Amino acid sequence: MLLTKKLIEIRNVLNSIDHNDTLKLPSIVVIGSQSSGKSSVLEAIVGHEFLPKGSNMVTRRPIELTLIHTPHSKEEYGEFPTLGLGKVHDFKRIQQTLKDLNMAVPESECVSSKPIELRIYSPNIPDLTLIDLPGYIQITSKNQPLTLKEKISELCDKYIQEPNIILAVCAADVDLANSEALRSSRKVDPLGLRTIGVITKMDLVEPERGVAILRNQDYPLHLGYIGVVCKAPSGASKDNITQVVIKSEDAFFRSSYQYSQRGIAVGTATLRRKLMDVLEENMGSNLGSIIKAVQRELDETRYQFKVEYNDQKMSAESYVAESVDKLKHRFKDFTKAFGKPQVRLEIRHMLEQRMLDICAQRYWTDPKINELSKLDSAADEDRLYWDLKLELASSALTKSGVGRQTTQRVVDILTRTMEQLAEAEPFNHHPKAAERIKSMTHEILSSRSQATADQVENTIKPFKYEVECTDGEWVEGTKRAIVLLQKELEMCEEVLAKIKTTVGTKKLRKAINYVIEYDREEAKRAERREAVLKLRESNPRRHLEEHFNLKENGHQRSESSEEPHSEHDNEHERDHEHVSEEERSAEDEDELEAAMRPHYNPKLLNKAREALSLRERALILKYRLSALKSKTCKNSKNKTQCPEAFLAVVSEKLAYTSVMFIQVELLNEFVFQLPRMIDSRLGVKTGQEAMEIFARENPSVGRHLQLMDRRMKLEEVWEKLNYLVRRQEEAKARKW
Ligand SMILES: Nc1nc2c(ncn2[C@@H]2O[C@H](COP(=O)(O)OP(=O)(O)OP(=O)(O)O)[C@@H](O)[C@H]2O)c(=O)[nH]1
Repeated sequence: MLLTKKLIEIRNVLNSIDHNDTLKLPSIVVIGSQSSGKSSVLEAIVGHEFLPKGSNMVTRRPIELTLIHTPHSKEEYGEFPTLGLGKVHDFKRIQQTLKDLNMAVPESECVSSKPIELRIYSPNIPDLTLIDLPGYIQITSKNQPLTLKEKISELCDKYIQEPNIILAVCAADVDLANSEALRSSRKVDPLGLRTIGVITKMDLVEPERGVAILRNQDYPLHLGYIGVVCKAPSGASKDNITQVVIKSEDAFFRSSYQYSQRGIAVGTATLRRKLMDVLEENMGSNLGSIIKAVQRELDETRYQFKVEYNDQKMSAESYVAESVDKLKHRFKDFTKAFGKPQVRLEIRHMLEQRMLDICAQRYWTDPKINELSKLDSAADEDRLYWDLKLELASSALTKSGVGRQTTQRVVDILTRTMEQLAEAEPFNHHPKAAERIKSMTHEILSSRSQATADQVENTIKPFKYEVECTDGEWVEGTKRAIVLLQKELEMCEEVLAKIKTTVGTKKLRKAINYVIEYDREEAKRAERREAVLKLRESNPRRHLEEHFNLKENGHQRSESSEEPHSEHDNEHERDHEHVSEEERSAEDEDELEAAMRPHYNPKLLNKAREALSLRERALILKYRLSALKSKTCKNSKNKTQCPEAFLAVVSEKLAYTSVMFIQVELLNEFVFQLPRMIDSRLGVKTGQEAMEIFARENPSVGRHLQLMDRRMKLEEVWEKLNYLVRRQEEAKARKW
């Protein structure tokens, strides 16, 4: 039985790769009507109850059953190769799993051609490959679709083709003329060269009738009929059904002399033997055609591998190692390019931007900014104003949060860079691994950033109270301030020039003039309104009267006017006239102005205002630049007059101190920890299965591996087949 064993191994290898139908090895296909006893026969062969039972069409998918004889082991278990459940020792669990898989086929479809693969390993079973199919139905019940009968027939027809062996199961108590199984098998195998008739329920017919069926006079089959009684006696042990069935069958067939006649085959043991012999013989005679088919597939695969991959070998392990190496290399390149000087540059840039914002808010928008250059001759009160301003500006720069912000800046850069590396080739094919890279980055950074920020905050604390500055530091600070202001000025002028070109110089000039004129007029109007308000405040009674009179109608007023006026009233009357006149003329002018205002596009006016403020900012910057270049700013004693230079010195001190701690506490730790984490969580240490999954996520690598795997397996199959052929030839030669 070596041939069957080896061919079963080969079949399992072939099943794990894509192959065309010519590569199919022969199996025994079990067909029969519903309740004819198919499951009972299979279970008697296997020795365990494991097939789904029930009245509601519980076999809906083909079950490809491979029995593997394991003579040197006591273990009995099943395996579902595609489910990854591992070894299942409990046959009740196998039964439940089969039932679940079958019942998962929706009622509307009723049957599915997708097979369920099950392998059973046991020392008590022969090496066999069997396929259990849904039973033929005679009449469709109320809940079953009309097409069900055809669907089952089609499915069985597909499986009973060559080179498979057909096991046509018929119950002895049902007339063979009505056997759907025999009818179907005759269509594809009229002489019964590869059909074995199994007559179940022999205990339900008289021995004479039983023997008549088995003699196969009416429906002859070359491979003959075997009679069985596969129902274990009630109350018998279910541990090894085979032994129980064989024992009770023996007793049954012995009890009637008819069954011991020549040419009558009965019993499960005989059936098992027959199946093994027929399968072995069938496999042997198919060996030549199988080798040819394997050779064809192998040639094709080798050709494809040569053309597509130039015979280049690849493994999941090498791909993982290569990918991880690439990542680590890129990370190393980044860390080389992002050392202390680059970190300082980043932090300095960030603090200088903050310093420019402070200058803009506190100095360049101060209407008294021109006083700064005349501070030598200023009154003490004015000097105090600017001294205090500098103190406040410096503490705005050093205020709490520098530690957090500078650390965060570096954390952001590291996070962004790692995100880019995680999304670049080859990790763009591995979204889960990319996520893992990001989460590793986050894990290290979040464990370090708080402590780093606190450290930085602590070390810059002294600068919050006092900033001492050497002559050298002052000179450097002034230089940097000049460069920064120069850049700021260039940016202002650039934006201004852009506005000019997009709007047009003439149009912009007109709009600017209009805005200036409008603002001037607006100021005047505001002045007038203020004057009116003041008058109202100085004469509130009159205002209330006025308000009241306006509410009343004119008629009332004309009535009261007939009454004699007092001197006081006259005085009021004069005041009132004066106020109303003022108010009226203010309102009239407002209305007139609104009517005469040219209709400028609001967007254009916004541009004009923007241009105007840029022009003003440029003027101030030029003024500040000349101040910074002047003699006054050559000396740190005059820091009040040169706030930009002083703040540049402060930001440099902050940058230097921050970087020192960020480097030690955060960057060095990150550079040390990350590559180790990458190795342990992404690298070859993750295990073979994880590496295979990872590698196959990349479509081109997946294809490469698949083709290689296919070639390797076909070569293995080809070698095994050739070995078997040699063995067969040797055996033949010995016989001769
Ligand atoms: N008396 C007797 N009953 C049997 C024999 N073999 C099977 N049965 C009974 O026949 C009934 C149907 O048997 P199964 O083995 O489930 O038949 P099946 O062909 O698998 O049925 P479906 O899965 O519905 O297609 C069960 O109640 C069995 O106990 C036998 O040799 N003698």
